[in-house]
Amino acid sequence: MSTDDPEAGVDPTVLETADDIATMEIRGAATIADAAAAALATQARRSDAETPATFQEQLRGAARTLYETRPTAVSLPNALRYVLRGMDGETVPDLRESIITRAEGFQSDLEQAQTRLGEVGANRLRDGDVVMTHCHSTDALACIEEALEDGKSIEAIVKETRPRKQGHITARQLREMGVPVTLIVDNAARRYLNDADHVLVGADSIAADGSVINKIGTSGLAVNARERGVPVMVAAQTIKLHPDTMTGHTVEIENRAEDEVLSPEERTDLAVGPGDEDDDLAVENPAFDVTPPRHVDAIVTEHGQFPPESIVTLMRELFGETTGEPWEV
Ligand SMILES: O=C(COP(=O)(O)O)[C@H](O)[C@H](O)COP(=O)(O)O
Repeated sequence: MSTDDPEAGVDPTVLETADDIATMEIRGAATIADAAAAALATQARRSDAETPATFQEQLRGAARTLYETRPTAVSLPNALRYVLRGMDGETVPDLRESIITRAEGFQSDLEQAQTRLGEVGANRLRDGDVVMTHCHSTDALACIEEALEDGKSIEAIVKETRPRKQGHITARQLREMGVPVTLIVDNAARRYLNDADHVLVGADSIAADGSVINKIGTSGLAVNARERGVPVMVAAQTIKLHPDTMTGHTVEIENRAEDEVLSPEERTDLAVGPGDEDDDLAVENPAFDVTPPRHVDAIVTEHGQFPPESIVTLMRELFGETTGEPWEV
């Protein structure tokens, strides 16, 4: 096997998963982590490697391919690192078995963590509360689902979430749970905060200082909520804690394609005259923003709820001094 080609020996289904993550067929931090772990298990199952060294090289290549899809949700490298750290054995069958067991264990832990987190988050919600959501977060929805199971009645104001309208997914899933939904455009959030008892969002990454990195628009919503006196609750499993931020690294914010904001046809409509070169029309499309800890009331995890400023103690406990790329095990 040539070591020059980083994708040599990477199974086609892993390449497909990577493509689905990059194009957002698979999206949301927890779902991405789950899919990445499943892809590593598939790589292990289907590997044609004849030597342990080749097998390990293929697994690292698969991890690298998955890692390079989207940069902001730390659940992705955390998942890859966790699964690869469990790679153990002197023979290919032993190595294969270790990866499959580790990946399956990770996926089941992820599910349990979300359920536990939901129980914690549900305790913050009272019967009759109205919750305002942004984007689509499975961790946030787990809190509402658990509150409903506790017999509480909850209503939701769901922000559309431009440019990709993930709020529509939230609206559908909440209605499937029996939650009455009011869908609003993002610009109406401040007006409707008057009717909300909580802002409830998820996270793609949480930094050591308690900053929350989530879908673009979260920070503005949190500032408005603070001004209106509406508590902001972030539902985030510990897989969202970003270990590198303990050593001063920052979280990369993904910039996505401009046609998510402005289609080629719309761009043509904006022409100021015939032959307009439109070089002076820039479109920016950052997918995430950073909400400082002072605008967040609680981070809800499977280990309980934390004021954002104290999340670093949990990070130290869980990660120790971990650093490095996910495939460097
Ligand atoms: O910002 C997003 C999704 O962004 P995108 O649609 O760009 O992936 C979600 O709030 C977090 O990923 C948390 O989701 P979950 O709680 O499901 O992990």
